[in-house]
Amino acid sequence: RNVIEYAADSENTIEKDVTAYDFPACQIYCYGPLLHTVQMANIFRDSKTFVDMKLKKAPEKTIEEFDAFMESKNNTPSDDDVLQFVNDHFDEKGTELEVWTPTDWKENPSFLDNVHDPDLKQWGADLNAIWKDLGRKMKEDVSKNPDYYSIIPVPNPVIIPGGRFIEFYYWDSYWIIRGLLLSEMQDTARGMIENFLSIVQRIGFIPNGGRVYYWGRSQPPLLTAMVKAYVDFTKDDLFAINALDVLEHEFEYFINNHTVQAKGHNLVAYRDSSTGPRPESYREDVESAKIFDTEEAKEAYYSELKSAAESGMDFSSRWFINSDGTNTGNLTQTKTRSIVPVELNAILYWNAKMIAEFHSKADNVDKVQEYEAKAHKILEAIQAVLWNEDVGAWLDYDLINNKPRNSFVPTNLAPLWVKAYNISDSQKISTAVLKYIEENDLDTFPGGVPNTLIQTGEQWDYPNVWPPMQYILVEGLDNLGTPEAKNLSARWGQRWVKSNFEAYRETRSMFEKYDAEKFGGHGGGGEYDVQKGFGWTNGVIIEWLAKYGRELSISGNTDGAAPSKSLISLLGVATVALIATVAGRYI
Ligand SMILES: OC[C@H]1O[C@H](O[C@H]2O[C@H](CO)[C@@H](O)[C@H](O)[C@H]2O)[C@H](O)[C@@H](O)[C@@H]1O
Repeated sequence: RNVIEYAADSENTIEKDVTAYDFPACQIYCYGPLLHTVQMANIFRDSKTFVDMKLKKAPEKTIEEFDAFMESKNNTPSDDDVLQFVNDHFDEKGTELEVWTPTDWKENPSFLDNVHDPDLKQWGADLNAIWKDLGRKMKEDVSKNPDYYSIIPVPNPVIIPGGRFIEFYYWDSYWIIRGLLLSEMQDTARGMIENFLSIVQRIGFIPNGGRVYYWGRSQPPLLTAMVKAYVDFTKDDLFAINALDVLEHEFEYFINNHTVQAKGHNLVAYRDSSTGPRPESYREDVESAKIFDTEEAKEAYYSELKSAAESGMDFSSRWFINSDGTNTGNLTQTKTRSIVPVELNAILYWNAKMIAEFHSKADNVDKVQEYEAKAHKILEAIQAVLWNEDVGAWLDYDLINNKPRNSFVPTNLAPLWVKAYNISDSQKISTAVLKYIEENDLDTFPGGVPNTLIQTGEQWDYPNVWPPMQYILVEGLDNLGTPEAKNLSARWGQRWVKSNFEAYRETRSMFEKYDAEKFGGHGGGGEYDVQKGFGWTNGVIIEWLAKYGRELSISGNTDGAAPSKSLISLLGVATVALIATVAGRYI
């Protein structure tokens, strides 16, 4: 089934870290006058459309004809001229892919047996069926003529997020793969993981998504966790052992290319190694960069934006540092490279632990010690720089002002998810974290915990709620293991399932993001319309239908959110409790 073999047991096959020049298609899709001219002509409502179109002729020939075209138009073509050039030289977007029905798809995967409420069971079956809509396979021509496409060839079919996202996305795939495993689609899940392994072997790391124009940035590195999920489900330890070379390479890539120093410790921050605006949002970046006077300042700004994209949270006040050292402001104050992010460090700790675990399966004693030692060092740094005893949570660290950033983001609790803390401190951490949650009113939102408490219009800010973040919070609290933390975890998990169900009942759609303020409301804002499909959303719901399905019922479907502190002080505790009870809001 492989077009490109994933050489699991070959000698070290990883040759290099990529540069844009390794992709001939990059001269069209990643940088240069042709990209600039087309994207600035504003032909397409969504800038991503152009960079997903197939070339009709080889890149070099297209560039030659573009140069001639520009000369014939005195270097000032009208938008209609540019449209004509695009029509003459490119095919529609998405022609490289065909819809693919996963060959291992099953009508009644056993997770459905765990779901007792008939409406939820039907919904689970509907979600399982959506995998067939999201399956994509590359046409044969892609591996024969890769230079004609922006897509990165991979050997096996994939499940895509959906909507405008018609290729794989790195971190999305973690929740997709977990959902696939629960849907008993092990071959599809393994195929996707093998794609990622083959990409690390060819390119040296995994780009943000499956397009050459993402070449300068990755996303939160969850490949090792995908392998762990696969092995936990299948008990196929050999798969993990065979992947170790590649997993180590990805780990070292992140450490070597992302390390920063804070308070005498080595930690990691997001970064990008390309130049210029994001190709898929080129015009948007050029427009917002206009406030910068010099090319150097614009370039630095583009780097900050692409680094934010590497985090997966593009864009958010989480990455703003204004002149006062706070996070009020706008996109142009994005300073991602100067912020040490809690979850990236926690994930790398987790990766080191999992690599050590896989080595222990192969009795590689020295390697176990090596990776345990690496994990220990990261844990020490997380503890010393990011854990904040006073606040009761881990906080991102601002390298410009040398101080913690005391503002809520779900990732402030990411160490709970990956157990990046001393387990013996669980009770103390539980007390601190639950106080932090109460002080930030996080249990009061009917549509889930928002990504920040600041409304900027950016898509990773209030009131948007994102499935991977709900997952990190809910699984983190569950891991913490105290009765209070587990109780809150179950309440949030079940509220999320019910709210997603309400949205589905009303619209028959699954969304990439939702609305904290409205039970059953979907998200918005940012630079593109809210997308439907949706890979990670479905993955998280399938997992939680399996987890809570026996106890969950949607009769009288309500959110179960606690009243906010401001509402309590306005009306008095007794009145609010009465209203809430009458409205059936407590579960
Ligand atoms: O085109 C704008 C941005 O789109 C992607 O980001 C969003 O969708 C991804 C796929 O679901 C998701 O992984 C990411 O977290 C979202 O913010 C893309 O990843 C960005 O690089 C791109 O600039």
